[in-house]
Amino acid sequence: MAAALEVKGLKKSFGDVTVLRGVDFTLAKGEGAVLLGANGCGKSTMLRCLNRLTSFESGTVRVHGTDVSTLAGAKLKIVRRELGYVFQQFNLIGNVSVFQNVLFGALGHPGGGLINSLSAFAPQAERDRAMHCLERVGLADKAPFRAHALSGGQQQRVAIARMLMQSPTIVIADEPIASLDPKAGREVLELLFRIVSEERLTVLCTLHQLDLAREFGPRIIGMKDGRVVIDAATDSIHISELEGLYRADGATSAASASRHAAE
Ligand SMILES: Nc1ncnc2c1ncn2[C@@H]1O[C@H](COP(=O)(O)OP(=O)(O)OP(=O)(O)O)[C@@H](O)[C@H]1O
Repeated sequence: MAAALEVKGLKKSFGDVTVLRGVDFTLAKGEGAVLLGANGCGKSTMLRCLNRLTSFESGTVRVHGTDVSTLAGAKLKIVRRELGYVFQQFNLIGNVSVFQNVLFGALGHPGGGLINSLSAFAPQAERDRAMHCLERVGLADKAPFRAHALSGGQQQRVAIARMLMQSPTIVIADEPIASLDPKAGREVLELLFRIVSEERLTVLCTLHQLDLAREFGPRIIGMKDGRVVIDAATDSIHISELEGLYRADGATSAASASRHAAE
């Protein structure tokens, strides 16, 4: 069976600045990993390459076996549906209802164009699905509220509900708790990892907190200077190896360099 996500030799530059220098990793269906790395090492750029939000120069990204690098139009749209993103900034529309924000998650669905994603016109089945997604994140009672009336933690939960509305098979969470206080952040992570586990989704989640990464990620992928330098089961990685990701000395620790979960 094809991996959910397979990234090989991914390279990306912005002008003269090379950001990704050959990123390699694979995630099996239903597998979860936390992605770590210092500011600017290329995590967000890499995550945006996965569904071609950002183009890349060379390498391959396969989503359930389909190489996204050459796709365009309807075929790219189909693959994009498989990847549900959650960002640090919740990207909700603040002055419309929570319910409407979740319905917008169906925009990329077959038959889910703009009109069918508006609460006044959406088919009952889609409306029911949106309420179900809100129930999954414990916010059904907030459906009629404007999104900006909610706390940061609640807004991120709405963003998770919107992502679920898309029915993705792979969840990409890019620093989903970076804007939240520690308590709200932990609650959001617990919710996110519980849902991906219950729905048997594949998840790749960037974090900056090593303790949370070790607690939530069964596997850790560590990037440094545009490459994957750690890729192993969390239990097998010493904290000093993770700390090495954030040292500017170029050292990741000899023990961790190029370790791979599959080895
Ligand atoms: N659109 C862009 N144009 C030019 N340079 C960019 C662009 N996007 C990212 N970069 C540069 O690419 C590098 C990697 O950025 P990226 O956001 O991928 O890092 P990151 O590991 O996600 O960092 P952080 O942890 O701070 O989010 C940085 O030097 C950044 O300035």
